[in-house]
Amino acid sequence: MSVEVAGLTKMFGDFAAVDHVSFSVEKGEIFGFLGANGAGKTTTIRMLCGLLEPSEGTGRVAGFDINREYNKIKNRIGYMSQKFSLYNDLTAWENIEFYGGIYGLNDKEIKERSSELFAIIGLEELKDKLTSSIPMGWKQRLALCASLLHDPDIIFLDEPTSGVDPVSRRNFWKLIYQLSDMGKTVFVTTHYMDEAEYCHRLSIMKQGRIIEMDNPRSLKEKYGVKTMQDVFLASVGRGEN
Ligand SMILES: Nc1ncnc2c1ncn2[C@@H]1O[C@H](COP(=O)(O)OP(=O)(O)OP(=O)(O)O)[C@@H](O)[C@H]1O
Repeated sequence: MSVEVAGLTKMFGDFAAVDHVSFSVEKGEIFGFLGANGAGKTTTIRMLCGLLEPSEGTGRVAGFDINREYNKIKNRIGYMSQKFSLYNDLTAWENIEFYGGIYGLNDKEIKERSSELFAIIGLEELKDKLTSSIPMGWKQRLALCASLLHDPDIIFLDEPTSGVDPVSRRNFWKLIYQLSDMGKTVFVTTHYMDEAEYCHRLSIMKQGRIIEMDNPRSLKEKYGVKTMQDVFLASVGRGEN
């Protein structure tokens, strides 16, 4: 298992942002993490990445204990959020050098690793372009590349495709499949329900709890609907009208 948590909880004062959540994700799996705004997805991801201390619960990420070995987890995971932080006044290559340095890679390692990644992600021609001049869809690929430099086992993608056109989103998903084929575990949140269909397995969160977890086909069968959009509306909207 890449990720395994039991009873994971985060309290902010009296408010349970994440309320006794349990799940596991296998190596190489593309696991979609869905939920309405404020359901607790980002808070869960921050605990899994070792960035936020759980109030309660146990778990392991990339083999390390989330309560005791969170510093080791950080070296084995990649994280890319919708607000990815690339420096616009650096070139694509300078951003890669910068992030490689943050991950503790030396110059030789950055060159080797980035040329592998550029070949997969297709960034070679944009290397010397100023990041501010690169189209949004390619910036996202560059951010993905930066988050993969240290060859992590698990990659957390928090709404990675928000704000890009459908073609760029589809191409980004091709990359996600490639990563999964390479044995990387992909943990992804999205508000696009067409993207939810691409995940191997999904969980749906509501008010801090996981209310559904299965593969897209089984979830659609369970609700007797044809799309994940309808599953989402039926499950998250249940009891609210
Ligand atoms: N540091 C904090 N202090 C207090 N409340 C917080 C804090 N961080 C998050 N919350 C609250 O916890 C709840 C869950 O937030 P979270 O960001 O995890 O949701 P989300 O599912 O990621 O939402 P979105 O889809 O909008 O990103 C929200 O009600 C949010 O306001």
